[in-house]
Amino acid sequence: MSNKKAGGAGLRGQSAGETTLCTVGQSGSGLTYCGYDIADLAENVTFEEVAYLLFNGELPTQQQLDSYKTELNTLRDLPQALKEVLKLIPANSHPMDVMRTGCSFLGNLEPEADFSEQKRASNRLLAAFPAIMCYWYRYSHDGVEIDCQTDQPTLGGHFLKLLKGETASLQHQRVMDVSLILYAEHEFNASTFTARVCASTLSDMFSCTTGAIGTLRGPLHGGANEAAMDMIEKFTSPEDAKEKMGLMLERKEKIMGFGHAIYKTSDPRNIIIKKWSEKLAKENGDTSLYDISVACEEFMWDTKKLFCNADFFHASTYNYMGIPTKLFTPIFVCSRLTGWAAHVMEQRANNRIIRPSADYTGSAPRKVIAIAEREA
Ligand SMILES: CC(=O)SCCNC(=O)CCNC(=O)[C@H](O)C(C)(C)COP(=O)(O)OP(=O)(O)OC[C@H]1O[C@@H](n2cnc3c(N)ncnc32)[C@H](O)[C@@H]1OP(=O)(O)O
Ligand SMILES: O=C([O-])CC(=O)C(=O)O
Repeated sequence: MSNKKAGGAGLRGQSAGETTLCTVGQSGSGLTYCGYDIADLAENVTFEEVAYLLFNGELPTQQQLDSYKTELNTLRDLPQALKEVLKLIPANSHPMDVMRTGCSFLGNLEPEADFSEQKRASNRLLAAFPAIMCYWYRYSHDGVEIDCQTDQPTLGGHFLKLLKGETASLQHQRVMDVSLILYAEHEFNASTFTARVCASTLSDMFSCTTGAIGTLRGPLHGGANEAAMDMIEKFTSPEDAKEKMGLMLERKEKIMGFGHAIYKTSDPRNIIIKKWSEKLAKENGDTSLYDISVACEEFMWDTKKLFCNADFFHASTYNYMGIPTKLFTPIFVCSRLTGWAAHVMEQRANNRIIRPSADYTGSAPRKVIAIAEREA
């Protein structure tokens, strides 16, 4: 039997505040950003429109979108001092540590002096994150100092060009765009809550984001897309996947990319990214990674009634696009920055310091014993 404390553990099921940004699992499995269903957004808009929506509460007109994209394009390059710092970070560092350092260092160079600058700071991070990731990756792995500006109109296309040095296919650009939309916002998840707690002390946008990156890094949260890839690439066939997953469950191991704290039967982002994974598998000609992923999904549902969350089919999707596994979670940062920043702005607009209480379970009151008389 689980020894988890009913109700209290992980603050599950407790409301920790109000938001106008997002609903998760309200009708069982739904997800909306500012009232728009995730499937509608993933089908009909671009990531920049979603970023604008989260920062302003409304989708942009064409004119507003054009000027927003122009603004973001001017914010993509990195200051030389940040490039020098990124060059010092070893190739075997975890890229999430690179993102955390990059974010924090940018906050030294271009601090958010007061809250009137919050959108500027958010847009700066949004535009600069792809270059922070790729400048470090290409320098530390290939010895190349890349140009951090590209001619790509979208952040997704910009990221892919920085990474590979050439313009990605229209299909890959669209998949990246959809992926960034799916990861953008998710109510009071752990990293966003971290950002809001930090914001509630009236701290700055760079500190809130740095803390959120550290929280997203863990395998129970954003790190699950990378961990899922590490797992599925070890499976040689759908049958092998089922056998090995059975053994993992016997050993009571967590299977990364499955289950969710809020959704109970499915994650609406999974169906969308799974379709793209299938399309990319067919385009690739080798569908084995997709077939193995589907076998994992069937096995987990049949044996444990656990379903894929947003991370699971992202693993095969990114792999089919030739993205190195270690960059999977940093891509999540490039997207979720929008949710984090929108929540920081919302917290600031109606702030009270977040400071819950704890149920004390320690020693009864006692007196200090002189050190010479203490027993081990
Ligand atoms: C974008 C995202 O961040 S989505 C989440 C990404 N994280 C992962 O994929 C990591 C794997 N998943 C998990 O660890 C969990 O499902 C979480 C962290 C997402 C949610 O955790 P919780 O809300 O505590 O899960 P929940 O209470 O529903 O778990 C119920 C039972 O199912 C088990 N379970 C849940 N997920 C899994 C899993 N992926 N593999 C094996 N067992 C699992 C739990 O151990 C628990 O069993 P217990 O009661 O015997 O301890
Ligand atoms: O909401 C959660 O707990 C985790 C999640 O899916 C996300 O942050 O996208």
